[in-house]
Amino acid sequence: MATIEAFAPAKINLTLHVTGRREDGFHLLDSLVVFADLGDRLWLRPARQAGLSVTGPMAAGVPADARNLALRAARLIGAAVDIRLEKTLPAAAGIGGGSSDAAAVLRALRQMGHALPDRLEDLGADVPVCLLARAARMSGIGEVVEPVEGLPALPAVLVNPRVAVSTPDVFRRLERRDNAPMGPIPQNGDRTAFIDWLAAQRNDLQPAAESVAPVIGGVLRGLEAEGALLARMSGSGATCFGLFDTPEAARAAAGRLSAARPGWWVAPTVLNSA
Ligand SMILES: C[C@@](CO)(OP(=O)(O)O)[C@H](O)COP(=O)(O)OP(=O)(O)OC[C@H]1O[C@@H](n2ccc(N)nc2=O)[C@H](O)[C@@H]1O
Ligand SMILES: Nc1ncnc2c1ncn2[C@@H]1O[C@H](COP(=O)(O)OP(=O)(O)O)[C@@H](O)[C@H]1O
Repeated sequence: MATIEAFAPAKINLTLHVTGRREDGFHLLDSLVVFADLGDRLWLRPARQAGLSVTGPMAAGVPADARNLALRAARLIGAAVDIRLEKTLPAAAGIGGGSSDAAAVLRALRQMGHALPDRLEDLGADVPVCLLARAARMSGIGEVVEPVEGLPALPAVLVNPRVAVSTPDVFRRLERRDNAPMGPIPQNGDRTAFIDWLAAQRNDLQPAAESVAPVIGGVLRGLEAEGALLARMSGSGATCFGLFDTPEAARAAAGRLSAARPGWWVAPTVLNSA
């Protein structure tokens, strides 16, 4: 059988409300998740046993062994495939790189005729939403995923200051775990009204992540100084997104930010463009 190519888009939590904690320590979330038009690429081909190689500009430090979520996804299903993963998304960055890679493998394997198991969150709380890879409201600990229609496409700039942030560390540092859920999501496609609504929502992990990586505050201020209509952190950080009026405005701001901060990963994109 021929090689199958798969795309693993960056996941962005436009909002991330922490509404409680389960007895096992996992947190209850209420999050509006969208996907970017940039991400990792994977190629899968049948082999005698499951295997993985990792290449690309963001490959350094990403495990290529049984810890890698792409390989774990193939092994979970018992699929003998050789996977080539080209990393372009920074790891441990709050944009679900590993989860999106795992989900892309699952989608490719489904296309190859494999059945997927019911419980996917064992691979990671973000895997169910990444399997859908479309705008969705995510709740529970990540296992409840409801598609959301009628959101506008959002020109954006993603910025990661190249500081890895550990997700469990951030959850451990939370001061409050019983915050209010999101309000009703406006779904009439009006960008201005939607961004106004977003501004009234939160990422409850942001203060805890800033205590791990204070540079996040500088990233948010940098995006605002470049004209972002709204700047916020995604997931457990440290990647932040800034929303702009047009793709041209996003590209221009990204150019200025990367010139000013050559050490940062800066990427213009359109969120929710699918
Ligand atoms: C915070 C979020 C928001 O979308 O994104 P990222 O920052 O990872 O991108 C996710 O919930 C992360 O999902 P994922 O990265 O798959 O997390 P997992 O591997 O399942 O969990 C890593 C650790 O985070 C904590 N965790 C994760 C999810 C959750 N609902 N409650 C938690 O308390 C637990 O300590 C867990 O051991
Ligand atoms: N395919 C993968 N890509 C990136 N990191 C991975 C992958 N598989 C496992 N990991 C491990 O998962 C950790 C979290 O990475 P990632 O999923 O990118 O972050 P986040 O959960 O913040 O979105 C990394 O530090 C890395 O060791």
